[in-house]
Amino acid sequence: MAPIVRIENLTKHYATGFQALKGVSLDIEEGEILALLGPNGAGKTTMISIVCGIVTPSGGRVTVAGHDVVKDFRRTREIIGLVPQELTLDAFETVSNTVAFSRGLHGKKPDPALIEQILRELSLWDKKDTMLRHLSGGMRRRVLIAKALSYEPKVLFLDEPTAGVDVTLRKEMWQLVERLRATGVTIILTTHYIEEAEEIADRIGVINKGEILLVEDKAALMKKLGRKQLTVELAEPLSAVPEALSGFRLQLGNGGQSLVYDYDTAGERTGITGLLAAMAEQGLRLKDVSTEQSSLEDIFVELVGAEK
Ligand SMILES: Nc1ncnc2c1ncn2[C@@H]1O[C@H](COP(=O)(O)OP(=O)(O)OP(=O)(O)O)[C@@H](O)[C@H]1O
Repeated sequence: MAPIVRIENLTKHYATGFQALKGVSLDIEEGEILALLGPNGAGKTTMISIVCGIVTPSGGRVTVAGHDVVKDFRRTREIIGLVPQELTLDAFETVSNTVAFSRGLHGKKPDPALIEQILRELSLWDKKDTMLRHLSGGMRRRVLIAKALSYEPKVLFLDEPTAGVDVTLRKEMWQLVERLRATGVTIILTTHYIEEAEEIADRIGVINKGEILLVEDKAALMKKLGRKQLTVELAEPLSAVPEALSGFRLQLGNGGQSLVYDYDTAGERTGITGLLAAMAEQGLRLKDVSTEQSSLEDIFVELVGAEK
């Protein structure tokens, strides 16, 4: 199946001369949840804004369901929904009017039943007649989402949907994303929260300094780049790693009380059996053994750090 969003060799030079995107290519499959991770200024918002037709690209091409986002802007904006980081909402408008208006703006017929369903789902129904200026930050965030959902987009972009929201709202957002996915909506979200990507994404893209460093299935990424660490606590401390164990990648830990062994999870053989046998041969007595797996955070820091 052709990807629902195809980004080809996208570049963006801002008027300041700054190059925010340096030839980004990315295919997004229908129905998937893709998380774009990247530090501040990586180019995430620029990329999303181009796909959504808000910023014009300097080079390259983006198609949504086969339509060019520049030439076929009218068609593509019917398909795409965007929840921006922030938007100046009309302070004197009510919640339900704002959301219903948004549907109209995207050329859809009024559908009060749908608007009610969306407001209820986002716990905004009892605030439907409240003016936006009386809403808390979290509630305004919900309104931004309701506005995007009002026109039933097939592809939804969420730009840092949970930045600065409390834990309860964050969990609610994640559940909402799951429910939307179940209805077939394709979701692309940018986030600084690695936990968020780990929790809800099918695929993860890492973007830094205007370039995509990788895009990978989440599970495969963890497997490919993940490292594991085995820590062996010793009954008696050592002052150095014994010569006979120099063939293993070992470090002394905890003031000589433990030996720390790094191994790749992708490797066919971990070498643990051999290590433990060699330790027994050396007469080293073990007190305890534990393993730790690197998280997506470790992988991310390593990738982005390596670029610096
Ligand atoms: N209109 C503009 N004119 C000039 N430079 C800009 C403009 N918009 C963004 N930039 C620059 O482009 C770079 C990428 O910005 P962008 O907002 O796309 O990053 P981001 O990955 O979304 O970051 P953040 O996580 O902080 O939102 C930044 O260095 C930013 O300063």
